[in-house]
Amino acid sequence: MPVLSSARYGKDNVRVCKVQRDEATGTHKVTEMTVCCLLEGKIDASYTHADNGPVVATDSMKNTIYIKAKENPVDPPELYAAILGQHFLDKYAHINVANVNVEVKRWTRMSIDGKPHPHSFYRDGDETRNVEVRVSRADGIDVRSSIAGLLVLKSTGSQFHGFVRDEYTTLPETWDRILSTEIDASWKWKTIPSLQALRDNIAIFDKAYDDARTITMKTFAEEDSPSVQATMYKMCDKILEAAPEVASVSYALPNKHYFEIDLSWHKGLKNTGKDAEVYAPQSGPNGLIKCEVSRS
Ligand SMILES: O=c1[nH]c(=O)c2[nH]c(=O)[nH]c2[nH]1
Repeated sequence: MPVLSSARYGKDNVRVCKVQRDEATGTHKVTEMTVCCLLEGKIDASYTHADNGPVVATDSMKNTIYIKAKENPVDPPELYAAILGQHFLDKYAHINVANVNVEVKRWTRMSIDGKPHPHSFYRDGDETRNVEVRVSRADGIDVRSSIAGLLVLKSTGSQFHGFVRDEYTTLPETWDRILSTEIDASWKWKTIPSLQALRDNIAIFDKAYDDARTITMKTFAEEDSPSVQATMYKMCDKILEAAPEVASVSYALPNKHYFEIDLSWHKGLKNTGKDAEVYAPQSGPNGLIKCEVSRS
C-alpha cells in the first residue's frame, strides 16, 4: 500500500508591488516582492481520494497574498510573511502549517542634484533580501532571513596555499589572487513563539539584515583572505555576535575564478604573478563552498 508521506501545496511566483505614500511629505516607498505560499494540514484526501473538500484554491491564496499586503505592512518581510502565514492558520482549522517565502527586489531611491527624490527609484543590482517563514500550530514561527545574489570581487588581498598536493594537483599555490563570489548568506532565528512575540521584537530583523550585509562586505574587503572557507567562517562568527536572537548562520559561496593568462609566448609579455593585469574570467566549473555556524 502506498502512503502519502508528505504534502504541501499553494501559489508560487506571486509578484506584488506596494507603494506606501506619506501624504504629509509626499514621500513614497516602493516594495516589490515575489511570494510563495505553501500550506500543510489535513489535506491528504485531496491527493488520495480526489476529495477537493479541504482544498483552499491556490487562486484564493494568490488573492489573500494581495489582500494581506494591502491591509498590513510589507516590511520587514519577516513580519509580512508571518502575518500571511498566521492568517491561513486562523482562517482554516484544518491547515496546520503555512510556509511563506518572500523575495524582495531592490528599488533604491534616486539622488537628484544631491537630494533624495520622493518618488523615483532605480534597480540597484540583482541582490535580493529573502525570508523563509514557517508558521506552525504546534511549533510556533521559524524564520530564516537571507541575502542572495550580491556579487562581489576584490583584486588583491586573497591567498590560497598549503592545500593537498598530490598526483591529482595542478593548481599552483598563490599568495595574491582575485577573489570573487556571489553572496548567499542566511541566518536562522531561534523559534519565535507567536506572531505577537514577533511583532514585539520587530526591529531585530532590519538590524540583522543591515549588520549581515555590512559584516559580509567589510570582512570581504578588509581581510587578507587565506581561503573562502576561513573568510566565510569569520563572517558567520561576527553575525552571530551581532544578532543574539539568531541561532545559526550559513553561507553558500561560489568561487568565481579569474585565471591568470601566460602571454610570454608573445614577445615575452609578462602577465603572471606580480605582472598579472589581464585575466580570463571563468563561467564554470567553479568551486562551491558552504558552511553553517551555530552557537555552541
Ligand atoms: O578558497 C579556496 N578554497 C578552496 O577549497 C579552493 N579550491 C580551489 O581550487 N581554490 C580554492 N580556493
